[in-house]
Amino acid sequence: MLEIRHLSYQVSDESGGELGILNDVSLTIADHKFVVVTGPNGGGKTTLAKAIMGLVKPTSGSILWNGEDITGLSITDRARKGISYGFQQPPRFKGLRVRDLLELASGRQDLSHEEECQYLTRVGLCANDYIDREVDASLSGGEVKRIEIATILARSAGLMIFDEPEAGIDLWSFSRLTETFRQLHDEKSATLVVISHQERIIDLADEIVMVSGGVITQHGPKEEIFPQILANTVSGCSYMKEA
Ligand SMILES: Nc1ncnc2c1ncn2[C@@H]1O[C@H](COP(=O)(O)OP(=O)(O)OP(=O)(O)O)[C@@H](O)[C@H]1O
Repeated sequence: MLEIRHLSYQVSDESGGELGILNDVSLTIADHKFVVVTGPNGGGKTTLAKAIMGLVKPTSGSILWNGEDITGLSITDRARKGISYGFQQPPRFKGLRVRDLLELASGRQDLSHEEECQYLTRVGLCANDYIDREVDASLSGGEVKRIEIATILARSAGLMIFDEPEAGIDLWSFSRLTETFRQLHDEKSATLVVISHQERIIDLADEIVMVSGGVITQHGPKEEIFPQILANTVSGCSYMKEA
């Protein structure tokens, strides 16, 4: 279980004051749930995900994973405890091949060609075309994104956090990816937290968390929250109301 208790993250603004990026956020996610975190641009979703992974150090509050307070742990220690995070814009690794990344992620040097190819196929990549490619600037943004998602699958983490996995991914690969998310959820081996604005991903969720202005404005079952989001989107726009 993931428990976030009264988490805040403040930075100094230009005038020397404090700017609250996350403000007293509390959230509990039960094991094996598929939770979609959504909300307007700049609402604080990525910051929340980075705080869970240890990439952002909260100003106050705590994060518990399976009952253990991990707030003070490093990224590496959190990864060892089964938490993994896929960046909105993944880094490239010059000098490393796709095969190397998959082996590093899985922690197994004996990963078979078959297994490596399966991870790539699950994100819509033709394995033989990519397995020996270097993860450098020669790969497109969408390719790097999918390779990173494949490494998260290879890691077999207990908590998988994906930051806008749909970004830059073509329609065909996206269909493959949503099917992979569905399978992961059905397997019930991991808790999935996916930051997304995509209706097809939101549709897979058990629960939706709406983050806006650094706070959680809504959280509940998809069936309850999604119609509210759609209604608010329309009612918040005078043009749409009149139409
Ligand atoms: N270190 C920082 N210093 C100043 N502002 C920051 C810092 N980190 C984040 N922000 C600001 O906090 C807000 C929340 O950022 P965040 O990336 O978490 O939003 P988001 O909900 O993921 O947005 P998007 O949907 O556009 O990806 C943004 O306005 C961002 O500019």
